[in-house]
Amino acid sequence: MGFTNEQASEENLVEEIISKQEYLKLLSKGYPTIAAASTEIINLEAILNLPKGTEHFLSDVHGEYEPFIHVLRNGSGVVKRKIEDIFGNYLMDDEKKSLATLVYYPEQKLEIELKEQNNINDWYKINLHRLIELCRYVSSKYTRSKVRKALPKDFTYVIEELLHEQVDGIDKQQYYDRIITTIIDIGRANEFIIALSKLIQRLVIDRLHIIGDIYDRGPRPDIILDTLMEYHSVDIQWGNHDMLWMGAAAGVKACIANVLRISARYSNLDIIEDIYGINLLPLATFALRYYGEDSCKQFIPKINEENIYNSHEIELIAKMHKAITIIQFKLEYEIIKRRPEFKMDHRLLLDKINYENGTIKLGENIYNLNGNLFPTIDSKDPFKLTEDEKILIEKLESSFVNSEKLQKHIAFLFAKGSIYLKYNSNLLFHGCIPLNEDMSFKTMTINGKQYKGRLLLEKFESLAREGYFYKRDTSEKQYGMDIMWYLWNGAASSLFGKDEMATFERYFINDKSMHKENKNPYYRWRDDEEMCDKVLKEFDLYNKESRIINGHVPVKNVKGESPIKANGKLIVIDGGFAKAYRTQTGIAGYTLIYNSYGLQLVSHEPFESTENAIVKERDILSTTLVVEKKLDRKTVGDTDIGEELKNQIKDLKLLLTAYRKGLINEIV
Ligand SMILES: O=P(O)(O)OC[C@H]1O[C@](O)(COP(=O)(O)O)[C@@H](O)[C@@H]1O
Ligand SMILES: [Mn+2]
Repeated sequence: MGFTNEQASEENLVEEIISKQEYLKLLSKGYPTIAAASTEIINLEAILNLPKGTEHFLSDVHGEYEPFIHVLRNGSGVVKRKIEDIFGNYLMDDEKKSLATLVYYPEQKLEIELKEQNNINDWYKINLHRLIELCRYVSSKYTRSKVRKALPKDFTYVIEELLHEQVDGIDKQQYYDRIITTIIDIGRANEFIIALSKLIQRLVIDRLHIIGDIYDRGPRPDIILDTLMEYHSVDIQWGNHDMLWMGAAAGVKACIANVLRISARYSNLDIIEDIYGINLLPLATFALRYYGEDSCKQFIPKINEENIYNSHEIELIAKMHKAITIIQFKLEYEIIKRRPEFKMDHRLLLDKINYENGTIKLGENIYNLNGNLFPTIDSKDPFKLTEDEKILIEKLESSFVNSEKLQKHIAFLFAKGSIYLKYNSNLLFHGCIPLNEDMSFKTMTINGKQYKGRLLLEKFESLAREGYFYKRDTSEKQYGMDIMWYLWNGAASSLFGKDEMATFERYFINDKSMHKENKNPYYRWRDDEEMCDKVLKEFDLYNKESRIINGHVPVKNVKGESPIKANGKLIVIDGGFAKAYRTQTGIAGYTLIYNSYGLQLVSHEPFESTENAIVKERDILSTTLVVEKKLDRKTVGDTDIGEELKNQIKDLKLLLTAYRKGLINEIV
């Protein structure tokens, strides 16, 4: 006689319980009774059905801390939209603007109102009511427990009470009013308003993804990092500029020289000195000593509105800029020679210069250099560092490695960052997956072994970690450090995605055709769905809705380029936070928003200043484009966390059966 289906599945269950017995016993410590396990199953099931939390994606913020912080505070326009949803019909535009400013900058806005309002208590009352209503609206899609965790300790109880109180009966309305009046009476309104505003800011962004390039060009990457370090939920996909700074912090001299070169180029040396505490006097004295007579015209820094320099300072920066650039080329030689696998010999150019004529021979052609002053180069041994250069770079290395603040920021980039990330079925990385012309994955030989596709990226990541974390003077650390520099500018680097970085040509040869850097074939294939599917598959993403999300290459909006590629399978969100790139993009940055209704791409107009945002209540104008709208709202059950919860539910159900069958005893 055979088993019925029911009997068979019972048997399977028992077998499963027995095979997982040790684990289930452990689990029973957290859920010691049938009642406790049942309650948790019910809770988890409920969470699965809540709408999915909102993800915001930003990239290429390049030190532009003001617009960056503003879009975090205004949720890339979401806060305003929520205000419109609730108060659309019964607040005037000015009032809505004021409320929005209060949410974004509560401390500063309060200061202004305290001076201007005749009846501040009335103002408090009205605004507290509005904030609570807004707060209730933005928190409605989360569980109480999640909201509770986001609440400031001082006000946990009161805010919970106000958020969840059903204000239908008269008694309750009175109770609710009473709480608000008491807050005002006991002089806690300011703190309460600040707490509510920050809670709103926090609830509109459930998860923040930064697709790389926090560093370079803009004025204060350090403020961006400090902000991210305090942020409730964030991950970072390293950009080539981030990797450059990570290499510098690890002590890679060629990276240090590059970091200083770019900081000089964009008049940002003060953050190196004032924020990271790296003494630049040695570089300044060196530059004056060797380049004192040279006007260093090609090295005049790009002017940064925040740092107004006088002509003497500009001259000095130009000299420092040139001095460190030459040192960079010499240091790069050492790595290129040490690592033939990097195949970067073609980037060795100092030995192609005719120092008498001021020309350079590249291939069959001879080009004029725009200057012929190379006081530290010995034409017979052009890559050799002079004694003074050696001493200088040693000093700089020690300053970078010992800068506490820099090390803190870089350790954070390692802790929260990676070379790529799979998140809710999307694939996030800064630059590209290196490809050949025929769409096959580009191979790189590392330590004699060949890597490509996902394995190449993973190898890069583990080597970069070794470069930073391994003990000094080990060959593993040295290789890792060299790879960090390679990731900045190597042809198979997924962060860089170009065949070479034409830095020498861009400074010394006027012929623009020589400045061209060729992008990896990946960028030609970006509009091709087949390529996207191939890449997604390489990363085990088979979901029809999976997408690739990239930064790195500014989207030329002005020329009509769309950030949405391959029918929406690939989205590029480098929209030009960096001022230097805005003429190309025509906008001032994108935020991609992925909420329960689908995907939206928000493009931002330039941000005037934080001051105007507060005093004149000027918000960033943002335009929203719906990339994809879902018919069914996405729930937590559809996300990665949902998958984990489902597994937990399965185990809890097993535990429940084990209790019922007496295979495990309840702890009562
Ligand atoms: O605009 P700049 O400062 O000259 O920088 C140009 C250099 O930056 C790079 O584009 C790399 O930076 P991005 O990652 O921001 O593109 C190089 O390929 C290029 O040589
Ligand atoms: Mn980049």
